[in-house]
Amino acid sequence: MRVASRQYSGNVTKQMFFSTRYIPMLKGLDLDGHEKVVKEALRVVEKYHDPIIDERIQQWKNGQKCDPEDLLDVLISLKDGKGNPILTADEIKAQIVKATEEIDRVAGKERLVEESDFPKLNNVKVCVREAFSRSALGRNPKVWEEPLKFKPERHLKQDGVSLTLTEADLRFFSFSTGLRGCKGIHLGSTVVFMLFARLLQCFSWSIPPGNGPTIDMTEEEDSMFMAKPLVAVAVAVAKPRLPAHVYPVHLT
Ligand code: HEM
Repeated sequence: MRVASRQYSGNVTKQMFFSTRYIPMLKGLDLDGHEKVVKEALRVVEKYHDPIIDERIQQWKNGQKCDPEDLLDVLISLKDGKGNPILTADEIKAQIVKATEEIDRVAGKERLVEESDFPKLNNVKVCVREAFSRSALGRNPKVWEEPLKFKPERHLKQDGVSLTLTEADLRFFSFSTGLRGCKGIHLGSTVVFMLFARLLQCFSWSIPPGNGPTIDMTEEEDSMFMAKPLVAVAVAVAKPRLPAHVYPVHLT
């Protein structure tokens, strides 16, 4: 699972398997050389990221840190209703390099993410899809392996990630299906992807002061809303991460 969680965009994966798609028995030979390239890229990323993440986890453990200041702190401090950490160290490492790094690589910091970027933002899409795995089917262990774990990589496929938030084999269906199913699947999916991508691209997020060191993810008993809703206070919580001229409105 750890290895799978470090697999990167569907495009890379697609190339890796191109020549072996028709002759699967050649897979281990890595004839295209793509597997070697990807492994080396991962090795470099891990070399720089892992020590920083390990050190920060340690700081939280020994009490040197108790106030989340950035996304890494937030991921480390996420706890379930019983106070147990939601993400393991490896899961944090896999998350931290994914969506935001991908946006910076694809769109850069001098312009906002655009719809034409979506085919290259597979890690952003898988995070949204994972968040859309609703109750019942979306949390059924017969349908999803470890359904209660946040594992966006489960949506990565060899041929990329769907541009909509639907599942062909109906393993979750947020838009309903059939005759009375949603008519706005593409628009709805696009708006959700865009909102999430720009929130990640434009701001570094942290927990509002006064909320305590962790985000309580417990749900309300009779709905899927958070029992203690998370209030995003723009100035204190969202720190701009792009040059001022990129934002369409003046940020005060
Ligand atoms: C993330 C965004 C959206 C979600 C999760 C969503 C979800 C749904 C669901 C679950 C239904 C079925 C309701 C039922 O069974 O009674 C539905 C129906 C519908 N949706 Fe959406 N929707 C979204 C966005 C949109 C957008 C952007 C449009 C149009 C621009 C749209 C147009 C419709 C229409 C017209 C129906 C009724 C279809 C019918 O009864 O024939 N939806 N939507």
